[in-house]
Amino acid sequence: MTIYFYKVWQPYGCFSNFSPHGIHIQGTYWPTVEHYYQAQKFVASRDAVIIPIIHAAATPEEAAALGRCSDRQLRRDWDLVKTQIMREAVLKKFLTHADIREVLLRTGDEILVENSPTDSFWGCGANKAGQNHLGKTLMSVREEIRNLLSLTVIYE
Ligand SMILES: Nc1nc(O)c(N)c(N[C@@H]2O[C@H](COP(=O)(O)O)[C@@H](O)[C@H]2O)n1
Repeated sequence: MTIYFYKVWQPYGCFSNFSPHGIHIQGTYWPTVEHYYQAQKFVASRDAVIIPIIHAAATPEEAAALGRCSDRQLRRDWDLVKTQIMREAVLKKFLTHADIREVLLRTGDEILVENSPTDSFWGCGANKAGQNHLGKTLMSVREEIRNLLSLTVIYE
């Protein structure tokens, strides 16, 4: 079976980067993965001044809107680093929050798909044939956490 997720209030909403599960990364607390992800777009860019504004955004929707302003300069290497940046944040999210970690682990080996109607990079897009990089990231993180837990069992 394939598990589709998208909006926070829908089934498996905790898989959304908009879910209210904060993360600490490099000494800074971010209210959601989305806040962190959108802010990283501008590291070392001429518009880095937007980073604290994104950090302080009241909602992930606001953070995403700030990060998607087309008149701002993205970091030059954004397309090269965004997948790794996303994975770092998603891994931290599920290592931090035991309740949603259990939800992720209980999906077994099901395929996870971000059912975004518009995003064919992070989601499946309108035609359902998108790259689904967020779903792939979640499945990779699920596997890594299982591996970490198996090591813990061995050394207990
Ligand atoms: N508009 C919107 N609403 C949601 O609930 C979403 N989960 C998303 N998708 C997330 O947006 C991020 C990609 O943003 P960029 O297109 O790179 O600015 C990523 O976190 C998606 O999961 N969008």
